[in-house]
Amino acid sequence: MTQGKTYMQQPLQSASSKKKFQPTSAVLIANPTSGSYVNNKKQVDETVQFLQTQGWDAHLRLTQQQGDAGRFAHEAVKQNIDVVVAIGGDGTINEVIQELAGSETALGILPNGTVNVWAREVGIPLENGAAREILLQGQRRRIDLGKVNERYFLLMAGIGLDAEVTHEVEQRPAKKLGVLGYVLVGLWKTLTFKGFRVSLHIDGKELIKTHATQIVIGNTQLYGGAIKYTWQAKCNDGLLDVCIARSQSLINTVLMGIDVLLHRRQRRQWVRYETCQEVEIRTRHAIAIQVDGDPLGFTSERGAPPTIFKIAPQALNVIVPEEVPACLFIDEVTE
Ligand SMILES: Nc1ncnc2c1ncn2[C@@H]1O[C@H](COP(=O)(O)OP(=O)(O)OP(=O)(O)O)[C@@H](O)[C@H]1O
Repeated sequence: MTQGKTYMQQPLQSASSKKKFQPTSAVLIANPTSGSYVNNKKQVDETVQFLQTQGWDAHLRLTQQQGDAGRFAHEAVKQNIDVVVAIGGDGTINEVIQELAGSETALGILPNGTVNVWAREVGIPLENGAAREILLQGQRRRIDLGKVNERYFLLMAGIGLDAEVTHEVEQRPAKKLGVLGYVLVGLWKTLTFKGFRVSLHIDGKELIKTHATQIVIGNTQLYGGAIKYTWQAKCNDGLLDVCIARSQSLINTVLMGIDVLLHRRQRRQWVRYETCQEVEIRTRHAIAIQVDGDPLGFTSERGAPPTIFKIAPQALNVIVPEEVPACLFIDEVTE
């Protein structure tokens, strides 16, 4: 799942007018338990040497447990390090951005995860030898982050079916199966998950009440490496895109799944699609939440304050290829 081409050919936005970033200091934070690290270990070591020969003051730190990546990133920000390179998947990136948010330290990546959604989304090669070139040749962009319960997300947050799957996989041997584990638990949950009653307050104004199976709140477009729920999201527009999949009969759920999978225009008929800066979510019962593919607790139950998802505009510096998919960025004034 980690090798191969970027997900989809998109019109590209050139960065020729954008300022190039020439960092001098970098900490590379590697998660040795992430999907493809074992296969890429040699390339990771070579990348450190490569950056050093290019004049970077770069060194590698290996995590030993969950939380280490955040701790190392925190130290890097305190030391005003120019770049933190996350070597792992989207979960490792998520740990790192908690500390980089609001700072000048830029996020670079070497994709070493199972799915690598952020890399696919912005066109960073999954092959580490090519990805390291982006660290040198890429551009620096400031992008938004989403936030829920004090946790930032780079890609998206999910409530309902997908988060149920994420929570379930985390606790079961299915995790060892990688993507297949998610597919199997996902199929099972699709057949058994009954959905939930929810009300959403969009920017404190519009109130939506519905019965949903899935809500995706996206800062970016690509979901799980293959589909797009928030297909209009741009990562630097100061807005979150909200896609609410209403509960359907089983046959309609299958039809919706096909429309979403094939990126068909008619996917819109199955969902409610909104953009906002903040959405308050109330559910009758506690419903599972995931952020960037990792479980993150539950929505608050009836009577408790709502769960609030908001945008953190321009919160993160990222290093991305010189040309990025035009559909993902609004053009901006040159930095
Ligand atoms: N040394 C470690 N031991 C155990 N867990 C770790 C370690 N370092 C980081 N983690 C955690 O491992 C989790 C999964 O890592 P990550 O997402 O990077 O890989 P992945 O699941 O293979 O990739 P992807 O998210 O792209 O599918 C993250 O939540 C991260 O916080």
